[in-house]
Amino acid sequence: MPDDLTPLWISLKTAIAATCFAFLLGIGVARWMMTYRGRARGVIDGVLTLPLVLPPTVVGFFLLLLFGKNSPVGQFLDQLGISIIFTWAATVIAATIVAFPLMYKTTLGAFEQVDQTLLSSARTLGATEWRIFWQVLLPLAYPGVLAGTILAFARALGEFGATLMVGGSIPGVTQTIPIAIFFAAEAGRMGVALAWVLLMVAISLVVIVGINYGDGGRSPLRMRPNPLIVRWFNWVFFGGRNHSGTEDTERRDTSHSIHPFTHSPIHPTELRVKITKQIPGFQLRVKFRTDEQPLGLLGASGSGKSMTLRCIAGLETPSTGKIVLNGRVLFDAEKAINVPSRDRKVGLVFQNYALFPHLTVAQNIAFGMQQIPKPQRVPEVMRYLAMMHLEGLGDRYPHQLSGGQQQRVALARALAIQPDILLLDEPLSALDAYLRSQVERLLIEVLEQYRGVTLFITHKLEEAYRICHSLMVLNGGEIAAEGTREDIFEHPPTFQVARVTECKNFSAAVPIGETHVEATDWGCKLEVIDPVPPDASFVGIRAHHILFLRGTRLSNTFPSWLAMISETQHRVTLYLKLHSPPESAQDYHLQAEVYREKWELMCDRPFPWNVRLDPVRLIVMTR
Ligand SMILES: Nc1ncnc2c1ncn2[C@@H]1O[C@H](COP(=O)(O)OP(=O)(O)OP(=O)(O)O)[C@@H](O)[C@H]1O
Repeated sequence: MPDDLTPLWISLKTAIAATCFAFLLGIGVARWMMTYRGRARGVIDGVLTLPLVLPPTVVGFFLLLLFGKNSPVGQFLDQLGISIIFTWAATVIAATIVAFPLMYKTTLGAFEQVDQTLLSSARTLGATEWRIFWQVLLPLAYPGVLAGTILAFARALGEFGATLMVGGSIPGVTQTIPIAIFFAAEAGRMGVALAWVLLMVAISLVVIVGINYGDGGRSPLRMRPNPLIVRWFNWVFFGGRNHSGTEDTERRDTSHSIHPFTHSPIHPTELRVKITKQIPGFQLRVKFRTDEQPLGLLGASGSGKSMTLRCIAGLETPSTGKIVLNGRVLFDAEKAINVPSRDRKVGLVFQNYALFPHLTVAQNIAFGMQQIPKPQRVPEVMRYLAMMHLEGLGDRYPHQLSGGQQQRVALARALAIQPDILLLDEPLSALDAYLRSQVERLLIEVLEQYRGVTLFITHKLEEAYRICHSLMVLNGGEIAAEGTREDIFEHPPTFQVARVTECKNFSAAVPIGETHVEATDWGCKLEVIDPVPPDASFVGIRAHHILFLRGTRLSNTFPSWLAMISETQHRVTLYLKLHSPPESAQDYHLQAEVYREKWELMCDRPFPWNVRLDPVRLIVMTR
């Protein structure tokens, strides 16, 4: 057995001190590196990680050069009466430097694993970066941070080479266990060396078991909430009051369940946007204004819908232009105005809900209620729970809710900041058909009461049609069409707009008269109702507008044969070939949609069937 136990004490206090320094430095630097995207990122990361791969003696040599008596730093410290080399401080510095990369790398990895949408969401809910760090980033990354801390501690405890070079082996001062093992073995005291080795193995085992039991590596999304953390967040959000939404449910006055949203009466409700945003491979260029009526944004994937919303929310900075909301300039490139997200009063609802997984439903809703005194937040949260029909779910965590409930919480949380504008980014798309129609009805109800601007992104025309009075179609980052929903639906100006608005039948077209075109893909001449523009290049018709007639007297009536059918519960899609029988199932010109009842009446009729492309229904488009 060793007769002197000071190496144990020195090792422990060195490792603890080094872990503390590595912890603070590692977290701080990782947070900075998380957002730093400069060119030097790779170099900086390499330098910060270097002590992990360098032999410890190399690190020790650099420290000797840095703190040695002949170095500028050493001479400066000498003048202050401070000596580093061969002191306990030197062992701590050496241990900190070798432990730091483990802390930094593990923490950076944990930070980068946190869903960026959650951080964006916190920004739009009015949180400062400091608050986001403490209340969102750190709690979500804590298993990784904890693992980094334990690894850093283990590395500091086992440090040998660098410590020996700058701290030496001074018994009772700088001699740590690894150094004691080396010198005991060198002196042939194998029993003493073995005792230290066993002690190191025991401590290391405790550390490894600590990682396994300390939630290291477990997802914070599904972990069992620690009661202390739950109480801490309740205190942070509510001053410790009950907010579950269970007891007050009975007493709730349902007549006030929808909040009468209001905003400043001085300015009319209006959003004016004229911006460009240039990113590699894509340019957004939009100019539009909208008011209290919900505006639906449609467009193919990658057309710039979300980018437009993110620019309005302040999560992206436009390259040029101006955004004015209710008379308040949110962004003006010329005047260098760029109101931070947290001050824009923007309620942003994401497709994936972006609920904070470590906070309860009530805490999620209260997250943006910073302007409300803590005691008043409880009744406010209750009101939003009731408004969204979420009574009794206040204490649940997001993963304990159905998709529809989660989306209602997301909506409640966005509304709870009393936003001047609601930005809904495909809020219903992750829900199944039943939940979607439930949430959609609730959304329509809420939007009828809401007095701010609403932008609603969706890929479903029918959804946009039910929720929004006006539509805007984006194509390749530019506005391809805007107007009332009826106008966009009935007169899509371009092929792209018609396609986005779910028109399925197109043919290349050549104008052949004031009200006639030749549909070259369909092999026929067509009469249309409106004057044909000279640059018309497509003609189209919606699938449910195709008519089946007994006679051929009316214009635009052609013989057709059935190539194949595709059935749903209520409707049947007929794939039709014009003028001659099809050669294969894929040989067709048109898709016509009919109700099942009609299909059952017509399916036995002999071919050819007479289809009519009603001039009133034909859409003539430019490219
Ligand atoms: N952070 C980013 N970095 C680089 N390119 C991006 C970034 N975000 C979006 N883009 C690009 O910008 C374009 C517009 O993206 P945006 O997300 O606005 O499309 P969208 O119309 O919302 O599509 P979807 O319907 O699929 O969500 C796309 O080409 C996309 O690849």
